[in-house]
Amino acid sequence: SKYRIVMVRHGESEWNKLNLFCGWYDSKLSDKGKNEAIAAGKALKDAGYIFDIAHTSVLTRAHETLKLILKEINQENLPVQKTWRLNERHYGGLTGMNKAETAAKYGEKQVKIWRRSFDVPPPSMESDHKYYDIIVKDARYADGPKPDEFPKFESLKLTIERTLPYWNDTIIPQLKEGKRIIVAAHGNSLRGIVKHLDEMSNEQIMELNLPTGIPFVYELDENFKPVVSMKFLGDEETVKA
Ligand SMILES: O=C1c2ccccc2C(=O)c2c1cc(NS(=O)(=O)c1ccccc1O)c(O)c2O
Repeated sequence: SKYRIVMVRHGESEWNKLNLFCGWYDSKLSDKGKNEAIAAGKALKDAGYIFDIAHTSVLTRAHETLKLILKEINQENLPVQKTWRLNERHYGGLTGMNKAETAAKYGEKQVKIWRRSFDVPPPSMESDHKYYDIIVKDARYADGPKPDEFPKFESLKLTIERTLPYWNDTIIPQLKEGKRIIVAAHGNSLRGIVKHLDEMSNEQIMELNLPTGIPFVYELDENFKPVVSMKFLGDEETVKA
């Protein structure tokens, strides 16, 4: 095939472990998440992957995943481009809530609607929200989004709509230049890329839960259509799990 790209969902974070909506809150990797990233690096090293550039979000859990992978493949000084467009979906006012709190506050019926909706957003994160300042005032967003465009919530639809411009305007041109690329990002931003590449329906992409810390490869033809879709790398039992 003409082009190849590797993508990986970051390993488990501390808030994933606590089953809290994380979104744009900057939760770190748990120890398990770090080990997942190291295993991902070993799988890439065993398969002989070498990269020219990496793309990741502005969130630490993705950076840590990438750093551990690059250490394993001895490419610790690889150029890395960070962008808010690869961030996880923004869960708005649900950020930091767990299952019980969410159901208690909004009811099981509403939770069920949110779980299976492509374009129904969670409640907005207002300025009185516990995590509003730590997210909105973070210097990492100096390069965007602009204050008047800063999301306070995202549906999966909105997440995909702000991720795809980065794929089309930044990643595709680099593939055309022959760059060997790895993307370390999040479940929902990677869903946006995968949905686009495999032309999946809204329902299909909502059924896809990408595993954490297992790299997957897309091989694309000259029109960037997949010749090989979502080929997972890693030892048998990890991939099978
Ligand atoms: O409430 C939501 C939700 C609300 C607003 C936007 C998106 C989602 C969403 O995507 C979602 C939800 C709950 C659960 N499961 S859960 O109800 O067991 C749950 C709730 C809270 C925290 C973690 C949990 O595992 C999911 O698996 C989801 O994918």
